[in-house]
Amino acid sequence: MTTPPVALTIAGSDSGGGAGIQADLKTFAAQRCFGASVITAVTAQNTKAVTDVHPIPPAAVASQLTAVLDDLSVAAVKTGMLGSAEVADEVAARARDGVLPHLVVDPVLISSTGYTLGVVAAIERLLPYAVVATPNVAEAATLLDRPVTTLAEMADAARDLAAGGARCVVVTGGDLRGGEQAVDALWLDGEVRFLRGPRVPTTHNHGSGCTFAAAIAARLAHGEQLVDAISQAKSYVARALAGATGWRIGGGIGPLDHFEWSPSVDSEGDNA
Ligand SMILES: Nc1ncnc2c1ncn2[C@@H]1O[C@H](COP(=O)(O)OP(=O)(O)O)[C@@H](O)[C@H]1O
Ligand SMILES: Cc1ncc(COP(=O)(O)OP(=O)(O)O)c(N)n1
Repeated sequence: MTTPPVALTIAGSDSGGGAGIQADLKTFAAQRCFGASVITAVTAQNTKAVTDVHPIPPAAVASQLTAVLDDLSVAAVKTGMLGSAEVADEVAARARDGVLPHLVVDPVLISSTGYTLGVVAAIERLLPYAVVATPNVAEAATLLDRPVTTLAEMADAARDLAAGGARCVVVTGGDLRGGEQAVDALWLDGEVRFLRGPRVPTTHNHGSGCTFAAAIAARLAHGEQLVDAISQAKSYVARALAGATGWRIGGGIGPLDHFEWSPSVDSEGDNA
């Protein structure tokens, strides 16, 4: 077998296994990448709540980065929960040095269970180096300090966030419930386009944003073109959501079927 590409996640640990580092490493493996990890925080978390957060000191984030980058040939990088501007500074310094290729920035600010995991100042430090940034509607609204609740507002938000330096911005619409479709607004090269897919009828979407960004990084690590990588990552998330509709893991918002273990499911999420 040929050597798989290495993808690196810089993110927080989710003890419940659904989001953060755990979702990223599962996604990398599912996409046939060898996953490396730099941990920025340890969260005590399950499908119902985040109950504790222990930030990793910036110097320890820096030494993890050095250990990975000194030895492994990293092909793409995804950032998730950074926790503080000081940690973001450590990551931005490596990005400035040009050693974080294909940088995908998931601007994690608040968990779906309502806990604050990140700060705007940290995201702003990394956006200039991102090839893609993937805020959800709530994160886009916080970063821009204005409502983002319609497709037109998502498109405008993607454009305005790209002014912060990211080459491409995808504002994800998973949390805009109600329609038949899950729609994301993608800004690239001065144009917006909407990515549409069937909406999987599920409330078990813990870690969908982490999974989406990690899948983009993995596909970029394999050399896929940017828009193809984003489209394929969106399809993968939909399949992973559909596969877990029958799962009962935890009593709250359950995780995704990263390895597509469930028998083939149709686009409505029903097992075939
Ligand atoms: N129910 C769903 N059906 C299909 N795709 C979804 C669904 N929910 C989210 N997605 C997709 O998952 C990706 C992550 O989006 P989102 O859920 O908005 O992220 P976050 O977890 O950060 O809120 C996007 O491509 C979005 O369109
Ligand atoms: C440690 C950690 N990192 C990120 C998140 C947020 O994950 P996300 O994919 O946005 O999923 P939800 O939590 O919004 O479902 C997290 N919860 N924990």
